Amino acid sequence: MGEPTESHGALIAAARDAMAQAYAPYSHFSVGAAILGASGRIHAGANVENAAYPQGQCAEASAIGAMILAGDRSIQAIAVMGGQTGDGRLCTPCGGCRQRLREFARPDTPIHVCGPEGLRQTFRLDELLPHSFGPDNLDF
Ligand SMILES: O=c1ccn([C@H]2C[C@H](O)[C@@H](CO)O2)c(=O)[nH]1
Ligand SMILES: [Zn+2]
Repeated sequence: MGEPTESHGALIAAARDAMAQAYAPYSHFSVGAAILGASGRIHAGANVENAAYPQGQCAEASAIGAMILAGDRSIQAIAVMGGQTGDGRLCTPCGGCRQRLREFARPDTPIHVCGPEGLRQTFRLDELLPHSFGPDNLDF
């Protein structure tokens, strides 16, 4: 986990293609996300904003929707890409998306945070969302 490009290359390329399709006329902040599913397939999504601002959807949520529609039910890894080349700020998933990812990922699932130029930093899900509440909390 964490080595640049080689093992994550296809995932990062898919996040870059998705970022190019983003609908972000209000924030002008395009984001792409690409999930590696258990099947080995990649499911991508982009942010989709709305004139009624709170109704906008994050790229990660769009990618999860694509994953579910395709029949995958677990996230092996995800790449999220946003921001500008040369800007070191990390486009980490928002709080709501951390919880959305939690539903389908494991504590050690890698989250590759990228800029247009490529990988910036890799986190484990449990670094971004410690002490999380998940499906296992509902097992009685
Ligand atoms: O990880 C992130 C962070 C932000 N956004 C979107 C939401 C909104 O459309 C825009 C600015 O917040 O970026 C994402 O899709 N994913
Ligand atoms: Zn989000």
